[in-house]
Amino acid sequence: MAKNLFRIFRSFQSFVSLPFTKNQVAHPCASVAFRTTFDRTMVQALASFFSPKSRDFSLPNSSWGEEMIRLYEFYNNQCEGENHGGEWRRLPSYNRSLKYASGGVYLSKIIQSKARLFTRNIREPGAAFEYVVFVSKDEQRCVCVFQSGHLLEGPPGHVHGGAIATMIDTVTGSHASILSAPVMTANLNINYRSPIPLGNTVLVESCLDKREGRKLFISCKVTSTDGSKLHTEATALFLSINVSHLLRG
Ligand SMILES: CCCCCCCCCCCCCC(=O)SCCNC(=O)CCNC(=O)[C@H](O)C(C)(C)COP(=O)(O)OP(=O)(O)OC[C@H]1O[C@@H](n2cnc3c(N)ncnc32)[C@H](O)[C@@H]1OP(=O)(O)O
Repeated sequence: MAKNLFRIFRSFQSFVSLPFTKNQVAHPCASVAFRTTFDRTMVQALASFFSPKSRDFSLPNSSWGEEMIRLYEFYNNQCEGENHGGEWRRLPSYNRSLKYASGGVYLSKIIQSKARLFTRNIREPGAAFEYVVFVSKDEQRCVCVFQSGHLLEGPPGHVHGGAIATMIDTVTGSHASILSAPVMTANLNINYRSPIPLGNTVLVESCLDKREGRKLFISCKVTSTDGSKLHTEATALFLSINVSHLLRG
């Protein structure tokens, strides 16, 4: 059982770390170009974990505003391409990571058929969390372009603090997973400095501060897209776990 789970999580980690190449915003549904046979093989292997119909939520959709598209293009243009190694790599994002894994009765404890990733479970594009995460080549930094939707309201006209915490956990958690999957958030410490107007696009940037054995210390800040306004600062501690940890209940 533990072996099965371990295989799945390793696959997931490979998936998160996959060196996906640049996608053109004009063709958001175009399939990715593969750099090497290895990449192609990895993606084919991963097909067994994802339905052919799985939607990559980190590609542009009609709800994305001008700023969201502009920043997506900015980072996407610096992604690894056919003939050059870019500075960033885009992370694909699905609403279910382990749905198609098979592992018998033990896995069914953690893989419920109706379970969906919290940030990707609203059908209406643009209503809640629209975001795309890029990771730097050395994997020390992540940058997320996040557009908040109308369902995320907290104070009138502004984004709910819990929704901001969710995005911080998502970006730092994705970052930690790239470095050492599987992980769990042990501590998240947030200072809210200025409110985020609802509908705005902001940057959520994470940085690996320190690694100590199983511990990953990651800091994060949320700013306006020109960097002039600091909205939120956070520090997070992630612990690498043994997958059997998830079965303890
Ligand atoms: C792979 C999947 C990826 C998916 C990615 C999709 C993208 C979305 C990403 C979304 C991401 C969403 C992510 C989520 O939402 S994860 C969901 C939210 N998190 C949880 O539910 C975690 C609940 N807690 C636990 O399960 C355990 O407590 C953990 C696993 C965290 C540690 O229990 P474990 O038994 O393993 O460890 P230990 O207790 O022996 O401690 C070991 C060491 O750690 C130190 N320590 C422990 N806790 C704290 C603390 N709070 N502050 C400071 N230090 C702490 C401790 O002192 C010790 O240090 P030392 O004495 O050795 O020096």
